[in-house]
Amino acid sequence: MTADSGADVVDLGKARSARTESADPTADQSADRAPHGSAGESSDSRPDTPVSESDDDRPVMVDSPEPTGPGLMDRIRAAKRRDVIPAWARSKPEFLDALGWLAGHTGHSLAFHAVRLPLYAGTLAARAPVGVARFIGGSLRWVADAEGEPVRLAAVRREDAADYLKLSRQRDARVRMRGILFTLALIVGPAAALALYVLAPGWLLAVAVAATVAAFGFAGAPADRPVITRAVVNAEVEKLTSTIVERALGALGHAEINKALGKGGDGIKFPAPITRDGPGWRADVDLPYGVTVADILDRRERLASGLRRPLGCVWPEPVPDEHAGRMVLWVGDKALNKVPPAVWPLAKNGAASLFKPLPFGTDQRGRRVDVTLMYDNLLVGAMPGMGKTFSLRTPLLAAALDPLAELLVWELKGTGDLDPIGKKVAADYGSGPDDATCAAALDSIRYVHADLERRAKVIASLPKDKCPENKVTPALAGNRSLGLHPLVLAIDECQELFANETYGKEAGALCTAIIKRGRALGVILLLATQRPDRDSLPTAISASVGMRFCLRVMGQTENDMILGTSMYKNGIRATSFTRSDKGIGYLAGAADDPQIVRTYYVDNPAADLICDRARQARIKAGTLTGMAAGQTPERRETADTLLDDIAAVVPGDEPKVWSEAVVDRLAELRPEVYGPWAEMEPKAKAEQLTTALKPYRIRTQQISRRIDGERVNKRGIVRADITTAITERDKKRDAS
Ligand SMILES: Nc1ncnc2c1ncn2[C@@H]1O[C@H](COP(=O)(O)OP(=O)(O)OP(=O)(O)O)[C@@H](O)[C@H]1O
Repeated sequence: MTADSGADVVDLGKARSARTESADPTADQSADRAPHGSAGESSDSRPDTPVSESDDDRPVMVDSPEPTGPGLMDRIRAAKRRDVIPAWARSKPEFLDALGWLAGHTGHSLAFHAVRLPLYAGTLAARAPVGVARFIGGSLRWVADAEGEPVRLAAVRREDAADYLKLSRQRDARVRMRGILFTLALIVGPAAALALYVLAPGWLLAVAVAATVAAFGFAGAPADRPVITRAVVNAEVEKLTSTIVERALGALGHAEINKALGKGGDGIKFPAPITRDGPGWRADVDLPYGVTVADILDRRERLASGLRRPLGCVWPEPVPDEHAGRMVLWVGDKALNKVPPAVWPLAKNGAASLFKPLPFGTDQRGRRVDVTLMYDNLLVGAMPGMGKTFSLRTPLLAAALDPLAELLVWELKGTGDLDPIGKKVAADYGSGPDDATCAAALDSIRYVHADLERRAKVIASLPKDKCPENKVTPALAGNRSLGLHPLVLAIDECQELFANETYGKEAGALCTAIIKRGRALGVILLLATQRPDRDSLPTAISASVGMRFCLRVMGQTENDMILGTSMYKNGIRATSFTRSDKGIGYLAGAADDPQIVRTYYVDNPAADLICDRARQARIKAGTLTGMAAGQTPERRETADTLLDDIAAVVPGDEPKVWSEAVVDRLAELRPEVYGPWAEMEPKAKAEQLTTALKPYRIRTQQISRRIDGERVNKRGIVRADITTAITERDKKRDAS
């Protein structure tokens, strides 16, 4: 081949062998060591590209020798600014809280000492004679310049005449001067005392005597027994330092951390100074490469031991915006579960609006955490006895204090934990795990589901300027004629309903629909469960809830079922709470990142008083309805008409029909009753009919049909079973 461009055509085979024979072996080695993607490698992979010697031999530098990265301006811009005024001073409630605490502290100290004043007076009087003796002795020593005595004696011992003479002269001058002052004091003092005794008013005399006695009393006090004792004893909390954090991390037994802390390791990095943050210390830590915050959470107990603090004081947290190794370690002065729970801000007075943030609890630093219930739903989950009902009670009480909100409350444990709200404020209420309560709860859910339709139609019919975002606004909710007021459906121990053989499926399907569509329509669903598994909490519900609060749970599945998928993996672990962490949980969905919250403690007697207030507000606003107003809610008895309805939709010439077809026909006949059944999956439809027919002892069976030449088997009913059951029922009715 001829090359007319002036370049050479290289025979690669020859060029390679020439290179192997090169006199400079290091060049080859470095080419071999060239990182992946170097020119050496690419020339091999593109055999027909002409390569120059230099291209082939020299590895590409992946790390530039020039310092690269953000310039000064970029670094300044990217720097995180620390608060000019600390967060507690900017937040009104926290500031008031701090002021209140200071006032309380001062008041306590004053009261403490005021009570002890007689004791102090007695002690001072008793010690005053010793004080007088010490005063006289001290004065005489001063006049005689006793403090210079040892130096003069030393001069005598050294037989240093010059020094001794100097010191003696100085002493003589001093003694003369002090003697005059002392004599003057001896004349003026008693004279002044006599004048005071004769001329001064009684109170001045008393003050003077008290002051003198007190002064002599203090002077006469032994050094180890002060007169005034301390009103408060400061709990000594060790300051958190980087050394302590490193010591604790080193005690976790994690290989990577130990490597980093060992000889030649990179150590642990602290991207920000360790500071005071609320009633505790905050350390921002960059864990060694490859170590994640989840690794530390797994060893929280060991970390607490390494820090020498109770477990409830130690709160390592991931920082979602940062890399997986950035940890914020907050170490409280007191264990979170030992700090008395804060008082619910609405406990004594105040009204609420579901459109505004409502107080739900406090974080580890004692800062208030709010939740906005409107346009959202809440799921609470935990092991039994960890504070689920308490967590549900506060949002419900807040809803009760919004006179516009209609409350439907179902407490399926049966202990009457929500009695005050249910009986005094709620439009519909039931308590108990029995079938009758579950049926009534389902009826309530059906009512809410049906109301969704009505609300959607009302919103669709409104002019755009009144409802620009096609959702309920505070103004629309306040317009009573529209019926778009907030509707709150709360179910405590909802697993009792969802796992109920007869009502569970329908309740699950309806609640899923309510969660999905209710948000914009002003419907709020609050659920609490102690069994967050697939059977007790439909996955569609756990996947669609906006706000989640997870108290202590046992494992990853429950954790993720309540807080959301991958939360456990990301270090949000409610499994790390202990038995005594009652009311403490992870709240996800209320702010950008999940946070640890301790709920307010409002027990039943306190709730009772709050509900009295809520009831009065409702009576005044004319919004007390349903059960609380003494009306018995209408329960729709689906069961009574089911057989007749089936007989009506299955004509006599159809001896056997598939269940899903029956459900579709039933929904056409009575959409308000069977509509939700028809919205289910085909298989669930059939199961729903099977369950509904169980109380009549009618069983569904496999029915085979030929469709497009193929045999298809599905569950269905035999019409004769229905008619027989109707005949028997009618006979019984006639007999009775
Ligand atoms: N915020 C809180 N602070 C302190 N203690 C709390 C708090 N919340 C709940 N508790 C305590 O936890 C106990 C259990 O609370 P609660 O009845 O709400 O639990 P639960 O999870 O609903 O129980 P169960 O599963 O049996 O229904 C209460 O008796 C209460 O003393």
